[in-house]
Amino acid sequence: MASPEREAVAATAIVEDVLRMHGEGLGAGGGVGQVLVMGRNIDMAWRKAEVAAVRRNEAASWLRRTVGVVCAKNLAEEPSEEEFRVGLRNGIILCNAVNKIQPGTVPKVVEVHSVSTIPSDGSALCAYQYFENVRNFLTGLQDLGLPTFEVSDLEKGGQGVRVVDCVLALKSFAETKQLGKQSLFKHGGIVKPSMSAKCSVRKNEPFMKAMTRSHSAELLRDGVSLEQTLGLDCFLEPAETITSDSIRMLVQTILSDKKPEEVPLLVESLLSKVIHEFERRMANQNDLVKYTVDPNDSSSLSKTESSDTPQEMEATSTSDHGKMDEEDHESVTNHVKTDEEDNSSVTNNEKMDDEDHNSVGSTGDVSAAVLVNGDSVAKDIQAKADIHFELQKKQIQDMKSNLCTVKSGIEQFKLQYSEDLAKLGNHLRTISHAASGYHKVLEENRKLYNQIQDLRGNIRVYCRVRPFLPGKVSSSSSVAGIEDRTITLMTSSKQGKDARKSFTFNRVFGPLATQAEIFVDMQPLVRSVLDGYNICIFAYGQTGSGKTFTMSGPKILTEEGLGVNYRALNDLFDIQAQRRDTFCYEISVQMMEIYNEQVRDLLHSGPNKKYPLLLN
Ligand SMILES: Nc1ncnc2c1ncn2[C@@H]1O[C@H](COP(=O)(O)OP(=O)(O)OP(=O)(O)O)[C@@H](O)[C@H]1O
Repeated sequence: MASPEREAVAATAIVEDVLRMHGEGLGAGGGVGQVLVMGRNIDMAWRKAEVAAVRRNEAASWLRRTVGVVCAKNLAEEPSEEEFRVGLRNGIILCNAVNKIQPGTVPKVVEVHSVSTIPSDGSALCAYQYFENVRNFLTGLQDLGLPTFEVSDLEKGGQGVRVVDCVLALKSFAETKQLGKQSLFKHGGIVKPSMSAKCSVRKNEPFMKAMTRSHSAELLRDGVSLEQTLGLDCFLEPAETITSDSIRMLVQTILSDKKPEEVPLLVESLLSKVIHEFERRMANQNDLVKYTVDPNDSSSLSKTESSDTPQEMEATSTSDHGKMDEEDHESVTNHVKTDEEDNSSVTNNEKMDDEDHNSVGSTGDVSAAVLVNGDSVAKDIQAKADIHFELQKKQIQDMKSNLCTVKSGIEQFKLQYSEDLAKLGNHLRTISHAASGYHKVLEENRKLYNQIQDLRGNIRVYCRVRPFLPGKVSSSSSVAGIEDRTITLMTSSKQGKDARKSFTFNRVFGPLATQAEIFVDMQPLVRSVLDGYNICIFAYGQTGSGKTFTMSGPKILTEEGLGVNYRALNDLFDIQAQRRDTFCYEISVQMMEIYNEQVRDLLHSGPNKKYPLLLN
């Protein structure tokens, strides 16, 4: 928020400007002073360079006049920046100049008598002398309350503009001393009656700021010289006194040669111009700020929106500038804005930095003030943009390094993947080889297996003896003996050797043989079916001998009682399941009965279907 004092100063500055322009306009026979409208597209860099050159030439010219061309033989009338720096580097010109203005400021100037001892670039042998002279000069300036610079500013790469500022301040100081009080009136400034410069400067410490500011005011106002303005500024009083006196004197100037009847009209005209000027400045400032502020920068926007009046905007800008280094040439405006004592007749100047002041031209115009205020906002935005840029640059670098890491990771994965793939390929080849070997072995095994079955006989005959049925007497058995492959029968009707007869089979099962033991001998034959062999198992015997029991099982089926048919099918289904991944088997079942030379389909769902028995 703007303080009441600052608001008052800003308003009086406008009044003052209008009066001054009006006064000048009257003197020149014209209307309101010309307002220099600054276009946004002006090439600022070119302008700054040009202004800097003008100021440097002015400083060089004044030094030459002050110390004489002999002493200033190393300083050209219109030197380049480098020539200016080299010419002043030994400090002799500077020391002599300040001594001319304020004798005794530098008690002893180290002179270099031999020209040959001064190197062309002003370096090497005389460095210590240069340093002593320049240091004494700067100390002298400090005593006078004038702005100084760093010794390094006279070195290559130093800020030559600060040296120029310093010389011009010294020039202004000298001319202020010469002009005295009588010259101050016509420039609209305020002068304190007869006071020594040194005393005034010491009392008013912001003198240096005013000096610097006045340089820019020189080009800003048409007809108001830098030196004269400086002279006014160095004796500035507190704002309320200065502004009121300033306005009063301006009014007196304007009205001094007017007739009494012209006064009301003139005052009315002035007031209307003041109001018009005030409104125009506000509009210009708002426009410029809107233009300058980045629409995407919410902080800047909020700052701008909160500044409803030019005074508030000025206060905002001032607080921002208050953070800047006072010694920084770029922040000369800051010196002006933060100085409460300096905000009187040159309030409009407060918003301008040196270069911009000089580039504005001869009119103390509103646009310049608005532009500079806008510039300060633009600088803030630029600073923020720079920070954002640096941040984004860093983020991009981080992302780049991350990308590199990810890339190398991906490369490693690729490498690992190809290695794994190669290993897997080898493993697969091994497995494939083993599988082919396995199939070969399996085929061999199958062949051998079936060869064994062949060797055991393609036709095998087994004999099973049924036990006595419940209620039958076991002593009536005709079985005399059972061996592995032989059964001996007794024939009671015969005697001697003829009574005993032995029969040989592939195997003989006694009455105690279980269903499982019977199937063990059948099982290899059943498995040959899966290798493509045809087999046939059938039971033969008289009625009631146990054929159905052996092939199917008892009437009441149990797990142990399952006959060859059930066991053979179960075995086939188990093997089918085991070889499911490698072989596909189709199994179908038919049950036929041949009885009394009639073939019957036992699984037919309808009435018994009889097939004729065909004989080849
Ligand atoms: N090994 C055995 N152990 C116990 N009982 C048996 C055995 N063999 C057959 N039997 C019984 O003997 C009886 C006759 O058997 P089964 O019906 O199997 O004879 P079959 O040869 O099929 O007769 P058919 O030719 O008349 O059909 C049945 O009651 C059966 O349970």
